[in-house]
Amino acid sequence: MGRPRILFLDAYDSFSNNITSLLTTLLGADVFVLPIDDPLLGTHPGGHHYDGDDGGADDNKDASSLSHGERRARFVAELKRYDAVVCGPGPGNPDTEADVGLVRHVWQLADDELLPVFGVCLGFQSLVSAHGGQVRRLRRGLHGMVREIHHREGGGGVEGDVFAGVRRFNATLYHSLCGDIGQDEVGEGEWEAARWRPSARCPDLVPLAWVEEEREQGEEKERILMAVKHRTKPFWGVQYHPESVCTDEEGNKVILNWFREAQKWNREKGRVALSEGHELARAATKPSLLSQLKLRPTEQDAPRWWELLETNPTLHSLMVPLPAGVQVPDIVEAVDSGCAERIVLDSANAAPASSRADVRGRYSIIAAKLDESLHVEYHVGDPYATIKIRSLGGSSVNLSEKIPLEPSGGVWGLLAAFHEKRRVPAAEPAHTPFVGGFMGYITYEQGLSDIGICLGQDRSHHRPDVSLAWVTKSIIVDHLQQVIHVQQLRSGHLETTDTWIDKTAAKLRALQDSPRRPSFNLSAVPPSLSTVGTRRPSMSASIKPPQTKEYEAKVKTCQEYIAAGESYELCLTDQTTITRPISDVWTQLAPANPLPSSPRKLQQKQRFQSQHNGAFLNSPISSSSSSSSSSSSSSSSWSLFKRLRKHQPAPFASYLRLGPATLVSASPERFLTYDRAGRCSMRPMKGTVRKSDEVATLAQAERILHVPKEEAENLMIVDLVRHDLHGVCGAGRVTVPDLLKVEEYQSVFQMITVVEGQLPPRPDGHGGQEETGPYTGLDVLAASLPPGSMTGAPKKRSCEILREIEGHNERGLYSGVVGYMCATGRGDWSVTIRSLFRWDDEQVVVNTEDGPETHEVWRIGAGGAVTILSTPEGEREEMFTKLAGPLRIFGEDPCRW
Ligand SMILES: C=C(O[C@@H]1C=C(C(=O)O)C=C[C@H]1O)C(=O)O
Ligand SMILES: NC(=O)CC[C@H](N)C(=O)O
Repeated sequence: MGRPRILFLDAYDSFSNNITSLLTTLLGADVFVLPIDDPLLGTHPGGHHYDGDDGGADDNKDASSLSHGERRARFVAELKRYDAVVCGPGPGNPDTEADVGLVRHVWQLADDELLPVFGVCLGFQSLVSAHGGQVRRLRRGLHGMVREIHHREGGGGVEGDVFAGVRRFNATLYHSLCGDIGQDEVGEGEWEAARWRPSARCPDLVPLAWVEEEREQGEEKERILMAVKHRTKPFWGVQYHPESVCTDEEGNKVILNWFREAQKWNREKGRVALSEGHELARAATKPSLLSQLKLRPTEQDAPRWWELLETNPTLHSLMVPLPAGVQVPDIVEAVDSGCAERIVLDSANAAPASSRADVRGRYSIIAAKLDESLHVEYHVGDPYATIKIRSLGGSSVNLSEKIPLEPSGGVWGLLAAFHEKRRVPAAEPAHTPFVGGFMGYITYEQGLSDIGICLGQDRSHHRPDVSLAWVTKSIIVDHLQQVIHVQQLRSGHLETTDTWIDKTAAKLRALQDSPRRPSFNLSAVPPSLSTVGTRRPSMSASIKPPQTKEYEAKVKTCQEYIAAGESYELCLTDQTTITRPISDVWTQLAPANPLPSSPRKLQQKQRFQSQHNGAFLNSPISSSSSSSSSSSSSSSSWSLFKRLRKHQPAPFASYLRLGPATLVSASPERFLTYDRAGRCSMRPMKGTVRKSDEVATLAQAERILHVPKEEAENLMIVDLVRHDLHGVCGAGRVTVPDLLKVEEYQSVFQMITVVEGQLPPRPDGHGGQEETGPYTGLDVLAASLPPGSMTGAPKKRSCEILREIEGHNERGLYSGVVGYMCATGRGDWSVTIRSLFRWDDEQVVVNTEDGPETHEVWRIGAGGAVTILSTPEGEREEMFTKLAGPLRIFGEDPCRW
């Protein structure tokens, strides 16, 4: 007998892959996934999870022309291929057609079409609703809450009771709605016996488990239905989440019992799953980016110019001691070649004396000679990516080419192929985490597009959402060993006379002897600032923070969505803008974008103008404008960075000046790291407490953070991140080595969890232990953006809701990621938070005493996870706490406002 086959109907939950993993490992089954709105069935065209990942049903693209009957027939034919169906959890309400889609058809199958079904959460609620029950709101939603599930341990002699022989266990709940079969009409005296009997309202449903939830003092407990079975049909369902990391293993027995019952039912009915015929569902694990590319016809005969550059690299490097007292910015300044672009990934809190922080970076990574680097840029919605290079072999070339993208892999496919061609083989020893490779940023909006959210036609700009440079010259500071590595990747087939390594090493050695000014004098007065902008603007900045009342109202709106079952947790954010005179010489030379043209864009523009009391600029800014024109002036973005790293030393600090974007970041949060053997690790952070006299020690912070509200917030993201990793690593390849750990940072304590995954080995065994492939870290990155800690769960619906609440304002670099993907296959990405960024083309003209003056606009995003237990005041305060770090470099503390 072959492995059993299970069909999972995916309602777009962020826990789906955890369920398919559990079913695969526990039952030894092959699990296939069909979205509830599968376009191949024409139910809801355009809502498919993965572009072009269509399970091979190419002859079915015209599904929208199918009649209702034909679609149903096609679904029923598909069901014949499986031993059982699992209807998954998800956002929304089972009584809303679009939220459950295909699941509804399952309960209406004719007797000769029946097959065993297991509903989880939304799937369970749909089962209850289809059999006379009502689905109503809980008195208060329970998300990420762990409760003991009450059932009759002996099974009570009920046939098909999948809880028989299972000890009491704890399980995680993620729901706002619940099944109402009339339980509230039963008096206290009868409850004990009546709760296990079908109710008058739902005579076909046998209750199998309950949770009785203590509510407010004096209130009766809330009777929450946790599991049912159908009296005669092979339908079962549970309200809790069997797949959550906090559900006890004992709960697995329920799944095992269900499957035994399912197989028994199939045997008794003589039902055997068909092994041939058409298959609509896809495998539970995503195909790798590279494998999708290999299916394509080979490239054109003549390679393009960029296909020849930097391929077959070998690593050359030199090590010099890190001179005492030399800081990362000193090194950057010493080797600066006057290039307008700069990328520094800075373990700013590496120095032992810099803080008591738990998490320190070990390495800082500096990209050098970026004008000689190939750049890959992509703007969401474009059918192409751009590859460009400014200079080659010391001469300016300004080559640029638009590369059409394949629908299957999109920009990720291009990046994977680009990387593969330039991969450093495992045989090359790497003494540093990065020997060269991609460095750059990815925006939040790229992540939205990756999860199938359409940004619409009205983006008023053409800024890159993916901006990565292929760095071949780099400087690595090893803060632990106190050494600097100067490294260069040289294309294998090119003879080179490049002496960059030697020259750079000489400059670094010279640092030893040169007298150094402190890289930033903390006591220096920061540029003055006024919140109303009435002071001489050339000297001041004006800031526009979120309005307290508006923010609190948005928190309440989030909670309304959560109470309605649309989301379990929403990471609400807002942006503070800081406008100030243009400070960087390269910005002054950069042409701004032309004026937006469509009426909608004009409206956006006017809104922005009125906010800033100025006018958009549509021409290059003259370099004679007010402020200093030196990149090292006290107000340049680089000096902002130096100030921030001093005030807020963070393990994932970074400075990026790449294309039209500038980022100054003090991020404490790792998003994703992976090594060349395909071990991936993510570190979602949820639960923040500000350091104060009352909360000064780890023990005090633990007391505040180890409470149900904070733990639930974290747990939800942990399960979400497990789902993201399972989707690429596959069943049984994800673990949680550190759960709900409180760590100390410069000005806050944060609760984090470590989630690890292992990419599948190369099927043909090529390349030895060290290589992964065809999966690489890029597959994981592509499958897990935007970072779950910045969205909430379930990710897709939550992001859609947040876009509405946040007024369709783009988050841009904030909530995206910054990091690298080394040519060896290693990678490390941080979540872009506690940071400020700006776009060159976002400028306003401010009227000053001396006439109009052009200002640049910096943005600081800040926010936090809203749950049903949040208070508007608490969330507002958390947002201001996070805003405080970056804003303080302008001399302001929002916590004192
Ligand atoms: C939203 C932010 O931070 C995120 C939200 C956190 C929380 O809700 O506790 C913690 C870290 C980040 O993942 C931010 O810094 O702006
Ligand atoms: N996890 C779920 O499936 C949740 C179901 C439903 N949206 C609720 O909130 O109750």
